[in-house]
Amino acid sequence: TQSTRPQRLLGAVQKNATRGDPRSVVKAIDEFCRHKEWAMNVGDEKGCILDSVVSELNPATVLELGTYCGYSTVRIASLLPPHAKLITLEFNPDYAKIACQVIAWAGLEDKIQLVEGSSAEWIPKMKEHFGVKMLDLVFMDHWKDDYLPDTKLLEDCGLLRKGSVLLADNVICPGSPDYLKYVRRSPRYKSQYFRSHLEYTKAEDGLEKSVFLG
Ligand SMILES: O=c1[nH]cnc2c(O)cc(-c3ccc(F)cc3)cc12
Ligand SMILES: [Mg+2]
Repeated sequence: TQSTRPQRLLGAVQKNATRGDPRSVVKAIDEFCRHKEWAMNVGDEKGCILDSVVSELNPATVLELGTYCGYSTVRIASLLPPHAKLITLEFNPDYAKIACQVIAWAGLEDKIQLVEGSSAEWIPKMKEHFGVKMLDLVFMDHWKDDYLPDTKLLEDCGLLRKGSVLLADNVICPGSPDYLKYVRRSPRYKSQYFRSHLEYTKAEDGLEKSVFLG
């Protein structure tokens, strides 16, 4: 039977990356996606912007919406301090199965909790189910139409504190205009656009960093 693209991406990791070495996992995926098959990882150019936001923030609790194959999950977790936790939500069970193995190959199972399900279902359960008090960073990379409703849900569930950072991928391509309008107009956010390119292409895309002001 035919393999899927995520399965082929996992194969590239297992073939070319060193077990327990997150940076080699990131590199193997970028090489595969640049030279073999495009895939919707945040990629290396936007990934460097992601790295700088994470390193500057030094977050204790991170929520990632949209795991896909675990590329940004591994990239973020490799930069977290010792007791920090990253919870990543993935709706697609096939993606979750691959991401779990990519995370294991990187040796980051202890820092990452991968949950299969929808953000709408799990955001309201963050406190009771994961013992999360507040989120220091939310990396939004799931589906453009869910960015705005999920942001409002995060606010309503009291998961954001003064200084919490929302970092959204793909605000230009595929684009999330309603989300951009909301965070840029709202007096409750200080928003900043980091211009870049759609992963592995020359098309414009970027990350929007929005600090919650409380
Ligand atoms: O659906 C997406 N979720 C999260 N990230 C994405 C991402 O980085 C890129 C794209 C994407 C962009 C252009 C295209 F022609 C086809 C797909 C989709 C997602
Ligand atoms: Mg993306």
